[in-house]
Amino acid sequence: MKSPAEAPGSSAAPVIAAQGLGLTFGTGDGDVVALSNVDLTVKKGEFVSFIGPSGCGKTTLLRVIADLERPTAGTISVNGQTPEGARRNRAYGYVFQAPALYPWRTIEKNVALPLEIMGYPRAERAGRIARALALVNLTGFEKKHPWQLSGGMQQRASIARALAFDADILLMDEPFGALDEIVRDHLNAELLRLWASTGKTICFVTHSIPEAVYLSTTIVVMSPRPGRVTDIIRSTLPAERPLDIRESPEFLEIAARVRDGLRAGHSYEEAL
Ligand SMILES: Nc1ncnc2c1ncn2[C@@H]1O[C@H](COP(=O)(O)OP(=O)(O)OP(=O)(O)O)[C@@H](O)[C@H]1O
Repeated sequence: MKSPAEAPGSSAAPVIAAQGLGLTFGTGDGDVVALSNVDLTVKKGEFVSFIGPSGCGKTTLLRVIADLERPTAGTISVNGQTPEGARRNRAYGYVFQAPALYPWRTIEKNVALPLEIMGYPRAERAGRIARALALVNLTGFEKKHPWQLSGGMQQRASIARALAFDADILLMDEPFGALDEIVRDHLNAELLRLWASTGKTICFVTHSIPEAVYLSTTIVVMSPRPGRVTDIIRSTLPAERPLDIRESPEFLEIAARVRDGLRAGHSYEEAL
């Protein structure tokens, strides 16, 4: 079983490696520099959070990793390949901000969708769906429709969909941002358990300092205009993370460093 304590120091080859990465969008109003000179290394089994103010390029960075955007500067590899190659090899599952489930499909049919598209035979699909739903504690809800589930359960179903084809990497773009705090706490704890039991590499976008510190082995702090990495924090928190760890001095110390990094980004913006 992987643990938050082991992963950052491990000698595993990088799963994601970016050097001098930049992305400038050409728009009718001129260029928008979404990412500038981003250097980043993510090792296998890490849980990496990207935190920064709105518009700092977190989603853009995730989309570059997923080959949904092409960088305009620098290099990036995913599983030792171009993002395009990694996408073709189904290297990652992607969880969006909103659950994005099809309302006319049952939960199991929603989870089945990427497997159908990828051409998995029916018998194999059934096993994969059952395993993915068990991982997110949704066994028994296979035949329900999304509207019969709470917001938190819908987001768990969308995580199951991303897990179903067993990609090594899970890309999660603020998956719990729209949920209330109690549900979010619960899903954070569940996600940590899921991560520990699967050993997946997780890249997780969030606005929340406690969420980033609670979940991560590595926290990447970003600043806006242009989106740059201002700090990379390797967590010193232990593997076992009960929710009340958030009141420990060690946790608060890491949270303070994240806050400092975010403030530094803001003062940079104000100085422009
Ligand atoms: N397709 C696009 N065309 C032009 N500009 C874009 C495009 N996509 C993103 N941007 C701009 O790039 C910048 C970074 O956007 P991005 O969505 O990555 O930020 P973010 O940090 O994820 O924000 P949020 O936290 O609000 O989701 C923003 O200024 C945004 O307006």
